[in-house]
Amino acid sequence: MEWALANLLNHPDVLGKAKAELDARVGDRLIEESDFAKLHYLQSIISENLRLCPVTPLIPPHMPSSDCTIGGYHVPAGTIIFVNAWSLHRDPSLWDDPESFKPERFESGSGFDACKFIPFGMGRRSCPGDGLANRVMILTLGSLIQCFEWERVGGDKIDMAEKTVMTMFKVEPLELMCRARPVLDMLLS
Ligand code: HEM
Repeated sequence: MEWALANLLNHPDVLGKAKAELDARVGDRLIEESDFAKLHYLQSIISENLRLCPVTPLIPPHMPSSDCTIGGYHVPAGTIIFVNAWSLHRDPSLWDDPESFKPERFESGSGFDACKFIPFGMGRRSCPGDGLANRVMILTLGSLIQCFEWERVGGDKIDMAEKTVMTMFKVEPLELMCRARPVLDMLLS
């Protein structure tokens, strides 16, 4: 969520489009699960955020139980393999303008190669919580956009420097200012 808000505040045009989508498709009540199918742009924002800022940049290690071939390389049984999702998600041979935050790239839908986008891993041991995680992210980010006007502290762009241990942190913790939007007054009254 911290990365998602940071990306949105560095791209006010994207934040504006997300707000317009929520206002048009949800209106004067709080977002709920039945709205998700109508919120394509918000879903694209979540995906684009996971592409540039994957929670686990290095997918946890895997070990084949028998010899196999991966990408033309012979991999003996027992080899420990790390897949670098961060690097895959920014590979210029797979993504157009990979360093830019552009949720629109997830909107076209047609011909998207699932193997190049793996924030939840892939295959038999991929994350079983991906559906739950996506729902929680859409609900949380959607509510934060609906209920508050967000602003950066000072005029400067947010520093996106990363630090990776097992998961990927912001070096500078995010600080933002917010004001309640009218929908919040209505919800609380
Ligand atoms: C944004 C949120 C999340 C992200 C980015 C994420 C990402 C991942 C990744 C990359 C893996 C490793 C997949 C692999 O080895 O190929 C994993 C495994 C796993 N995740 Fe998640 N996860 C998230 C949320 C959740 C939630 C909400 C749950 C449970 C409710 C969950 C449960 C698990 C479990 C049990 C595994 C191990 C699966 C196995 O080894 O078979 N995760 N997750």
